[in-house]
Amino acid sequence: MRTDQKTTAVATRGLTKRFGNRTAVEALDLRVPQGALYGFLGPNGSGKSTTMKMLLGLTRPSAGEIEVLGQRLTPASRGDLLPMIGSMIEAPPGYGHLTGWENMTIVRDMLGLSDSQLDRALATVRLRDHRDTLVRHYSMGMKQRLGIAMALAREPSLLILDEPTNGLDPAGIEEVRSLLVELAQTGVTIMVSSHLLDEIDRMATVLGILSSGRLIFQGTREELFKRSVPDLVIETPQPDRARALITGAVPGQGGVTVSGLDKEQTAEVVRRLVAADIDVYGVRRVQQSLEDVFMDLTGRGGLL
Ligand SMILES: Nc1ncnc2c1ncn2[C@@H]1O[C@H](COP(=O)(O)OP(=O)(O)OP(=O)(O)O)[C@@H](O)[C@H]1O
Repeated sequence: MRTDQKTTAVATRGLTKRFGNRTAVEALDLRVPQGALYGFLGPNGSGKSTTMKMLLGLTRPSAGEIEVLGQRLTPASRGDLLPMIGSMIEAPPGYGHLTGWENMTIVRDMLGLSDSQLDRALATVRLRDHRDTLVRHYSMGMKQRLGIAMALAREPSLLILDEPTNGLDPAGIEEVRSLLVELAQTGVTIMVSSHLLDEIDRMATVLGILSSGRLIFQGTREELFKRSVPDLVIETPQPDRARALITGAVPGQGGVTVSGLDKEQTAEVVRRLVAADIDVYGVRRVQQSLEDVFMDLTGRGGLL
């Protein structure tokens, strides 16, 4: 595998991780374009953390290749690559008995950074005013932001964040979201995971969806939306009789709803209802939401 560093920040081929005889991640071909805000989605346990750990060299793949920032990730190259990658995996890393600033100095000393780099990172996550507060007095959102600042201080080319909005209230989620959008605009490639589509889909430029360890979709939000099947809504005062005549119809929206019908099938359904003397007040199509598409994909767990 040889990808262009200018266009691809992370690429994997056949990336696989087995724990004993259980396969947690199977044959992933990820492509995270340079400068992308890549939303890595999947239900709990689908393998997001395991994948991110492999990208950071924290867990060894059972099979497959990883290329990060144009270099093959190996135990030997990891030392060169890590200073260019900021990450936050699982819980935010700060020590509660230290202040925000003291936590930042740990990263400074480990990576040989300057105080001004720490200060800039704290300013970016809007924690400068709280730098001297003990982290145990921070809110969950502040802890997450400190974790992001610790990842940012090195001015990374690539930021890998595992569920940075976990445990946050809607305002906290919005804050992290706008922070990531701002960062992406400065040219940092960001890979961010979530199990909730609506936390991520609007900000992400590319989405990768995992289900049971497999990548079942990778592409833009628009491409994902193309997978949606419009529902047909039939308004009728006799939904029970209508359901008996239409396979797959469910009650709702002032009548019944049925999905996946093409034009001819729709015409046939309407003919059948009229022939059975069922009143039809209206027939319309409703686009499936992106959330529905996501649930369909991950719920079914099948490959596209
Ligand atoms: N060290 C390990 N040993 C054995 N099994 C593991 C280990 N780490 C992860 N797994 C299993 O691998 C699968 C994927 O886990 P992973 O944590 O990567 O999923 P996830 O998508 O990040 O979910 P979550 O959001 O819940 O962390 C799970 O079934 C998990 O139980």
